[in-house]
Amino acid sequence: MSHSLRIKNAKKVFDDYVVFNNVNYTFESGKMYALVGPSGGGKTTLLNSIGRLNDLSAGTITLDDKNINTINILNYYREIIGYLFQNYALVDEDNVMQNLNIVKKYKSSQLREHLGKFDLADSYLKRKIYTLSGGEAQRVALTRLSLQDPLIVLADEPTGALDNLNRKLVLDSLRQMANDGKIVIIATHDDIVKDYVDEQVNILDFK
Ligand SMILES: Nc1ncnc2c1ncn2[C@@H]1O[C@H](COP(=O)(O)OP(=O)(O)OP(=O)(O)O)[C@@H](O)[C@H]1O
Repeated sequence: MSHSLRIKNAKKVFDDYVVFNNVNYTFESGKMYALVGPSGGGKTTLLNSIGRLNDLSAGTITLDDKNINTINILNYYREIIGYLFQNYALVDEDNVMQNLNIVKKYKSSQLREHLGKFDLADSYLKRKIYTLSGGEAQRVALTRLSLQDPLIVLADEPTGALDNLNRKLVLDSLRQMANDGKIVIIATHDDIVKDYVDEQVNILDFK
């Protein structure tokens, strides 16, 4: 089933500073998008409006014509939205298994299968996050995303702290998620991302 995420007349103001105005754009499933523009331009803010981490000042965001604010928030985070961050958003003091299986709903065979997709051996399950390299940590975050299997993936500078090999692995994985039918939106300064995406959306076009 295909899905569309539609931003209509979206505006965001902090105090009296207009971050963006009149954003009108439709994201489609099966496609990968780069959200580009200058530092401070509002990429993270727009991503977080889609992720319901902040509210729009005006306008609406709909998923298949349903206002996202009317969707049960737990379902929204369980089934619809998956995040990938530059700083991984893992719990450092916990091991990989604990990070992947917070509510203990996956079998260990599932954990191993998904880890393998990101070149991580079973032995990583017992490793504390603080012992991992940045590339390994981001691959654990990708494993978590793959287990979650959301409709929409929001990635905020996911390659910002990575070497070339891991950048490629992360972008190949996100490309695969789009090919599998997800909507993938990447806020980024990384020029290489444009080689992977279907569309580039420049936040400056909405100033
Ligand atoms: N909670 C907040 N309160 C006030 N201003 C904010 C808040 N969050 C963001 N801003 C401001 O909104 C503007 C847009 O920030 P945002 O982080 O969305 O930009 P960005 O395009 O993602 O930048 P970068 O590429 O540097 O990550 C910035 O000027 C920022 O200072």
